[in-house]
Amino acid sequence: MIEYYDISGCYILRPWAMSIWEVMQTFFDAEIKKMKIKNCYFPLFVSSGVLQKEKDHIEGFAPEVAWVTKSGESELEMPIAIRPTSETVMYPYFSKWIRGHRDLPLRLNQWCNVVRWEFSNPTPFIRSREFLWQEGHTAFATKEEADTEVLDILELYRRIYEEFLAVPVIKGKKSEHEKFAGGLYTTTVEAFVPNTGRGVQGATSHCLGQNFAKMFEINFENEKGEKAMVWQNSWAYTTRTIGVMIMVHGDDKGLVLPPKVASVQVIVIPVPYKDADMQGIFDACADTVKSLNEAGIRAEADFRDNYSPGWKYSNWEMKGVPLRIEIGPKDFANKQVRVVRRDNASKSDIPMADLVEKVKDMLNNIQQSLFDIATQKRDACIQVVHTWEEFAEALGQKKMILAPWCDEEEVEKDVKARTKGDMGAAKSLCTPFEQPELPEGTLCFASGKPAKKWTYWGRSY
Ligand SMILES: O=C1CCCN[C@@H]1CCCn1cnc2cc(F)c(Cl)cc2c1=O
Ligand SMILES: [Mg+2]
Repeated sequence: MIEYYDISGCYILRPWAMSIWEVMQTFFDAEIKKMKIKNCYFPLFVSSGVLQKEKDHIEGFAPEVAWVTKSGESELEMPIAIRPTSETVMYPYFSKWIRGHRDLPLRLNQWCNVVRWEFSNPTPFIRSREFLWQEGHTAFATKEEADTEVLDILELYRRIYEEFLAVPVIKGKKSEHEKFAGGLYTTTVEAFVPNTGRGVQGATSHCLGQNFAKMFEINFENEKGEKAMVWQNSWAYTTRTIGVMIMVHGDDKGLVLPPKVASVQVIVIPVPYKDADMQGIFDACADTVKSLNEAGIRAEADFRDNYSPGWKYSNWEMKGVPLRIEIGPKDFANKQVRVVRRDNASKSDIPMADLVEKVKDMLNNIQQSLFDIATQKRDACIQVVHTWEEFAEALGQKKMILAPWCDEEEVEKDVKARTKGDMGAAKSLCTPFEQPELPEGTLCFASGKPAKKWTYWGRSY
């Protein structure tokens, strides 16, 4: 999927990974186009003056900004930053383009790369110094329109995870401490990796309020002829999505690809036999691929004559191909094929006549089964607690913890401080939109004060 690169924190995305990104991009791009959101492209470079404009909330990020300081042998007059995100690149032009209410809503998206020169341990897909994402930046006349879009986009992110990557996520709101400091509120889809017991922010959809409108003077004349500031959102998902899918579904034999995102959904392998009619078997493999492709199924045959069938079985299992079809002399004679599922290793013999329908059903079944099993495993990691002792124990058991919280930022900082350690501190992951019953008098697990809400906590990436 990737190749390591000679610059730390940077990875080559090989076709086996890029094809997953493209499937998600095709879906998301079509969906935002239905919402009348338009793609654009802004420059990679940010002048330092403009970048400093957001100084209040980016001071924490300053160490991760990558700068261009030279061209050839000569120093640049002014150093130029490589975009870590594009607010400061875009919003001066939002200010120029938005004059009256007829210019609203302005809804732009760009598919691009961003650079953040992080120093914490680089991990393929999960934490890299350059990554691909889409970043949506929208401006509205009213808060209501912005609030609505935040949730519309969050639903698309849920669909990317649950319908394509077969990964269950929890929709919720980030705490004041964890939200994007420049915004009004941040919503998120939180995934969880049972094997490591860590939560991961899957994608994010922020309402920025009028904070950036004030900073960049993005005003418009409203219908009453008054000058008003716009209400803005920004939202993104990244190539980190691929890393989450790998960790949630992978097993000891390697990748397990959900069929929706598998560039090869079915691999057809001829099983040669010394005196068998090999040409007949090869033709049967080619015909099988052809009829599956004609039905819109992404199938290939592995005719390489320098590898044994056994080697091929392991190779394609490691690459996570959802279905393998074996055609040997007996299968050929009986006009049937042997189908093997990657997710549960189950084998079945299917008459060639029924193959296309059966394969379609099996691929749908694999997609659903991967999601159901991932959901069961994730739910098994959720622990409801009421006291600090229960919280600490659940944390030690690598759980995703649902706890009643007083919603005080100081208390959240205290939880971080009290759980600091070599595994990393616990943090609030999100306050789920779906709130369980909170009986009168329930106390916060960390402060003992009256609890205001149920919130998920845990270690995270
Ligand atoms: O998450 C999104 C959705 C898409 C558009 N952007 C927002 C906020 C991004 C926060 N953020 C995240 N990382 C950053 C890193 C930096 F080096 C600098 Cl200067 C700024 C930031 C920064 O503002
Ligand atoms: Mg960061």
